[in-house]
Amino acid sequence: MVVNLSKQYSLLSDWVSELRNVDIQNDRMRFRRNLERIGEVAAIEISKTLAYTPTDIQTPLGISVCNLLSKQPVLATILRAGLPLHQGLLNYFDRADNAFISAYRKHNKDGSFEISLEYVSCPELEDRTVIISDPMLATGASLVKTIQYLRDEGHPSEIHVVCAIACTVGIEYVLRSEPKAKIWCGAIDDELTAKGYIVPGLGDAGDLAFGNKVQM
Ligand SMILES: O=P(O)(O)OC[C@H]1O[C@H](OP(=O)(O)OP(=O)(O)O)[C@H](O)[C@@H]1O
Ligand SMILES: O=c1cc[nH]c(=O)[nH]1
Ligand SMILES: [Mg+2]
Repeated sequence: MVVNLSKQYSLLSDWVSELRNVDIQNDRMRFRRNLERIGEVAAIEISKTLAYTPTDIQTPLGISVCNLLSKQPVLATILRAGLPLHQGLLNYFDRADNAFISAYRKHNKDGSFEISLEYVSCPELEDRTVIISDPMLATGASLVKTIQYLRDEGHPSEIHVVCAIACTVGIEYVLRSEPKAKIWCGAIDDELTAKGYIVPGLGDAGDLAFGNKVQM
């Protein structure tokens, strides 16, 4: 399942346009906050698909039956660009457990790259909803490697993926590997450069959020 959140005509498409816009995207605080806001909207949308338990809540004047989230999800994010999106999800799923994965593009001298997965910090995943955030779903290689790792660690009951911009080929790759994943994205673009950048995309999300890094 793929949900393009910009299709719902909300303020979210303004925020995606600011992420893309070369005249606005270099304001790092605004760039991070826009990713965070997309995470917040995705949290509400995903929360509509989860299970709730009617629970008696004592108020000063009586009992109110409130629907409470039956089980806390696990919020997993891919370092480093995933952090602001993750924070947005965590603002709403504020009792969730969290996982951090360092899946990054390790570049070779010839310009090719492979995904290097080095650091993982992860809670118990058995039978839990896992929500993975990464702003850019380009080739899908980082996400597929991450999902395979999380699947080997435990048996999540369902997997949601949240991204700001997803490329069609990347979506297809993720869904081939994980057909039941639910992908929530701010926008979908059709092109990928030879170096694996999304077109029109927005550039390098990690650099725009946190500054340039030296190639490893
Ligand atoms: O779908 P893929 O082709 O795998 O590409 C997407 C990945 O690339 C970016 O990370 P990057 O390697 O730039 O690391 P960063 O977050 O440190 O910038 C992005 O945040 C994704 O994790
Ligand atoms: O377009 C892309 C692709 C991968 N990572 C990014 O930050 N941008
Ligand atoms: Mg990057």
